[in-house]
Amino acid sequence: QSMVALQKATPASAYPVAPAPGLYQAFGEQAGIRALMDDFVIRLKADARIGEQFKDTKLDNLSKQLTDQVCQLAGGPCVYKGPDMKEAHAEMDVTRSHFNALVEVLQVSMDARGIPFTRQNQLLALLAPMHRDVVNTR
Ligand code: HEM
Repeated sequence: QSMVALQKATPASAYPVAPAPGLYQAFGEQAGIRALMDDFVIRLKADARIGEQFKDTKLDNLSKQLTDQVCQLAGGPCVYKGPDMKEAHAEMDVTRSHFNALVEVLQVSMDARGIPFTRQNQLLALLAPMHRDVVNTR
C-alpha cells in the first residue's frame, strides 16, 4: 500500500485497532449509541471543566458525528464522514486535562445507560489513541 493511500485512510480507520467482539451490540447498536451520545453532549456542555468549549456547538450535529464515529469504531456498519481528529480540534486549545475530563463525562454517560464496565473500557481503549491528534496544547 502506498503512502498516499495511507494518508487517505478514513478518519476512524486512522486508528487501526480492532474492536472487541460484540462491542457494537453491547452498546445497543446504532440507536443505543445515538442515545448515549445525545446524553453525552448534554453533559459535555454542562461540564464545569470543558463546557465552555461547546458553547456555540450544535449538539444535535455533534451527537450525530460522534454516533457515526463510535458506531464505526465499535465495528458497526456506519461510516464517519467528518473531519479527521486533528482538523476537528485545530481551531481550539485542547489540553490533556480537557481530554481526561471528556473521558470522565463519557464514563458518567455510559454508567447512566448501564453499559458494563468492561465494555466501557473496550470503547475507551479505541478512543485513547486519538489523544495524539486531539490534544494540541500543554
Ligand atoms: C477521544 C476524544 C474525542 C473525540 C473522539 C472527539 C470527536 C469529535 C468529533 C467527531 C467532532 C465533530 C467534528 C465535526 O463534525 O466537525 C468533534 C468536535 C469538537 N470537539 Fe471533540 N473529540 C474528542 C475530544 C475533545 C476534547 C477533549 C475537547 C475539548 C474539551 C473537544 C472539543 C470539541 C469541540 C468544541 C468540537 C466542535 C463542536 C462544534 O462543531 O462546535 N473534543 N469532536
